[in-house]
Amino acid sequence: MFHEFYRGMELHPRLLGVDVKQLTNCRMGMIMWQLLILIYFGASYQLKGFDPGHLVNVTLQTLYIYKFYRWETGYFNTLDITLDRAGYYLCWGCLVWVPSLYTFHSYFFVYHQPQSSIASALVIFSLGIAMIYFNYDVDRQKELFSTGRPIKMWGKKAEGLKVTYTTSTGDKKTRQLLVSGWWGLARKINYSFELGAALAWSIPAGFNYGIWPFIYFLFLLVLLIHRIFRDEEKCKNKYGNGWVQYCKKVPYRLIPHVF
Ligand SMILES: NC(=O)C1=CN([C@@H]2O[C@H](COP(=O)(O)OP(=O)(O)OC[C@H]3O[C@@H](n4cnc5c(N)ncnc54)[C@H](OP(=O)(O)O)[C@@H]3O)[C@@H](O)[C@H]2O)C=CC1
Ligand SMILES: CC(C)=CCC[C@@H](C)[C@H]1CC[C@H]2C3=CC=C4C[C@@H](O)CC[C@]4(C)[C@H]3CC[C@]12C
Repeated sequence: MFHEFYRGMELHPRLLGVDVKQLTNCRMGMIMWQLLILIYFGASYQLKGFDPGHLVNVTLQTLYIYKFYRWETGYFNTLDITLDRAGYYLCWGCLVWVPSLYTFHSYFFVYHQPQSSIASALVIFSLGIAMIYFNYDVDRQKELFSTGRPIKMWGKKAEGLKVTYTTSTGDKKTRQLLVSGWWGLARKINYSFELGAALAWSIPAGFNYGIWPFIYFLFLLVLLIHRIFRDEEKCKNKYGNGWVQYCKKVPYRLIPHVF
């Protein structure tokens, strides 16, 4: 009973015709994230005046949230929607955890001065934009490939590995796992860029404040590493030997030749 309350019962519940997970995850959590960082930026400006590091922090997150909404249909194929049920964990996570922890570095800057000069803020900003764009592009390549249309990636015809699986109704199906473009470099390279983006908007803090401004980055590191193994288990169960062949073809998870 407690477990059902905590993890949820239904995968796609609707209340008064509204998709509950879309409301909590995509609307309330993400919009509160955006509003709070703007409020913290305004408060910091009133208290301490303009700071380039804080501006980089807020602008990168705003671009990231914009990217999220451009890719929102892709979010509906993720573990949160296809595997996790709408229980306390997911609802509390999106309504409380996202607005508080995901914005914590921006809140921190209201009372603590970021330690970056205009020049270093510009360098961090450029790296952050690259990380957000690459993260978007990885997810975009997978979405494009899933349409089944013949497409090119990095100038070459996109390549897939044929795998088979059995649906919940017992039907045998075949599909392709993408093994070219970003997806030929590492199996979760989107997570590497996700972490890079989180680091970019935290790093204007400098290293004098200990781990506080990096709390979100550290949380994300743990969340994503745990998620890699959850996703691998899901895919191994779904595709069996096909998944083993895929892992041989693309052996690294986050960083080619490292992990
Ligand atoms: N900031 C945050 O808190 C978090 C952000 N994210 C971001 O959300 C985005 C989505 O992440 P997430 O859903 O976790 O992970 P992925 O986008 O990697 O999706 C995983 C699923 O994609 C399918 N898949 C895996 N490999 C391939 C392949 N080679 N070709 C085709 N399909 C494949 C599998 O599903 P199937 O085979 O069933 O189709 C697998 O379960 C990422 O950008 C990530 O960085 C994610 C988690 C937390
Ligand atoms: C321990 C604890 C409270 C965990 C948090 C659970 C959830 C709130 C998060 C789990 C996965 C998170 C997300 C996945 C993918 C996303 C896409 C990204 O572009 C924006 C953020 C997010 C929607 C993110 C939101 C929080 C989670 C659902």
